[in-house]
Amino acid sequence: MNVWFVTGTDTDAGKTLVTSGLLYAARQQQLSTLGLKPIASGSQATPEGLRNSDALALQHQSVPPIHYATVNPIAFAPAIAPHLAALEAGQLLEVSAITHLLRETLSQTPRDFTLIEGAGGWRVPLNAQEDFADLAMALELPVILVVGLKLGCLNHARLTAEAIRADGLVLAGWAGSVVDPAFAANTARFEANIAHLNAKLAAPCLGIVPHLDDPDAATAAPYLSLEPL
Ligand SMILES: Nc1ncnc2c1ncn2[C@@H]1O[C@H](COP(=O)(O)OP(=O)(O)OP(=O)(O)O)[C@@H](O)[C@H]1O
Ligand SMILES: C[C@H](N)[C@H](N)CCCCCC(=O)O
Ligand SMILES: [Mg+2]
Repeated sequence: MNVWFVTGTDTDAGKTLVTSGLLYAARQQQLSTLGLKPIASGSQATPEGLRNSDALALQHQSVPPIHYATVNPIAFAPAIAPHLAALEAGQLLEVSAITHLLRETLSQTPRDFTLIEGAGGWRVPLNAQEDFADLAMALELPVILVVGLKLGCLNHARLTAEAIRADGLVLAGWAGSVVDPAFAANTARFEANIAHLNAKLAAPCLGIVPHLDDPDAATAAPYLSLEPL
């Protein structure tokens, strides 16, 4: 297996930072890479069409290069829940159609290391019946959980890990990203929180990204490792 689904404890948990950092680390090992953001809300209009910053970051870490539309086939302008953005655009997001699209991409673009980033967290809806979780389940992908390290993350991380396993998928690993520097200000407390996550998530830790002044794939990569996957 060389494809993983990346979810998070929430929106703004650091999924894109960790995903692009892992892809960067893979590239440093001379692996071919692919980062996909199949559904993106929060996109800017450009002469080429809608562009989403997560998808652009993942496209940038995909080597050999790949077309934007392959990385992000479904884009909406408003930065809102994707099922509502779809509704406003007169579209219906369906797991079966998205699964078909992704299977095609994965078979036509085989890479050593592929990451598919969701949007928000595990139970973010795609439509009234289906969630991003259903997409990961349909594709039978192992899951990487990105924990946005801030007060409240222990509960969010444990609930998400429980949900992933209850849905029958493998939690292949987790990574932390210090989204709130105050959470890491006291080293002993921070380490106790990380120890709790390690104990309770019971999956390998791919790394802890500290709060970075200039967060991007290159600055996050040194804190991340693909090896446990
Ligand atoms: N370790 C960190 N240090 C500094 N800034 C961070 C860190 N982790 C995340 N951020 C910043 O927090 C914001 C949210 O991170 P990111 O875009 O990776 O979240 P996400 O989980 O991908 O959200 P979405 O659900 O919108 O895809 C970004 O501006 C990012 O640069
Ligand atoms: C626009 C934002 N950055 C994300 N792409 C979408 C987050 C959806 C969250 C939905 C929810 O859980 O309430
Ligand atoms: Mg993101």
